[in-house]
Amino acid sequence: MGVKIGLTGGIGSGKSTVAGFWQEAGAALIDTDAIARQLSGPDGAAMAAIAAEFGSTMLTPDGALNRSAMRELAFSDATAKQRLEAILHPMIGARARCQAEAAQAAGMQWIVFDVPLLVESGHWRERVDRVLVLDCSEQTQMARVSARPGWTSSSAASVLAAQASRAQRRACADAVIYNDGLDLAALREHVLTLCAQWRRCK
Ligand SMILES: CC(C)(COP(=O)(O)OP(=O)(O)OC[C@H]1O[C@@H](n2cnc3c(N)ncnc32)[C@H](O)[C@@H]1O)[C@@H](O)C(=O)NCCC(=O)NCCS
Ligand SMILES: Nc1ncnc2c1ncn2[C@@H]1O[C@H](COP(=O)(O)OP(=O)(O)OP(=O)(O)O)[C@@H](O)[C@H]1O
Repeated sequence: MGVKIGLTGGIGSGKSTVAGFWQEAGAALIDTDAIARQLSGPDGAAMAAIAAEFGSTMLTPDGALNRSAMRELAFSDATAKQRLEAILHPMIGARARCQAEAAQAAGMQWIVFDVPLLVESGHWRERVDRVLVLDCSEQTQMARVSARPGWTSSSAASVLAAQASRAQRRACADAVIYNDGLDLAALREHVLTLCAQWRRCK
């Protein structure tokens, strides 16, 4: 049985970057944001339900989810966010389970689940053996996210406001990496050191 690690953190905390370092160390990665994007892409398995729930204004011409329009709606209207999550979260959970089973069948010893909402969802904690939280100041999150094309400081702030607090996340952690003021090489060293420690006490 592989060891299952839940990797979480607020928006822009560095989850994808750290997930890449775990892969470099030989872990299988299950990326729930990537699964959500597949489900809501053109011909995505969630698109019929999303179109029925939200109407054609939330679709792009090729039938995918209009992500910037949905981001604006979901992070300004908690009910809309819940309606979207009610469609996507069960499908994300099922696909993540399938991918984990395939990784285990292939003999992977470490499976990393990158789950932004691990703390918020209530279902994920029991599905993983250890939780690694990436923590950083909200100021750093805001700077990283506002720099993305199509994002503003106001859209970044609305996502932060919809997520768990840093203290709530840290309270669920088996390990915390403080990803602020570290360069990428130092962050990588932290991850590889933790990986070696967890291998020793597997
Ligand atoms: C609202 C959507 C369309 C915005 O798409 P966009 O391309 O702008 O952002 P992207 O998907 O890359 O997500 C970026 C980050 O936003 C945050 N985020 C995404 N969904 C949520 C949510 N429901 N609640 C709080 N934060 C969220 C996470 O930190 C995530 O890493 C998209 O995030 C979405 O479909 N969300 C619902 C699915 C979900 O809950 N995904 C999280 C995986 S568990
Ligand atoms: N220690 C670091 N040094 C320099 N840049 C960093 C560091 N950590 C993260 N970054 C950069 O910050 C940005 C956000 O990181 P990343 O995409 O890994 O975060 P995330 O938590 O996966 O974001 P999201 O919640 O949107 O999925 C990226 O451009 C990444 O290269």
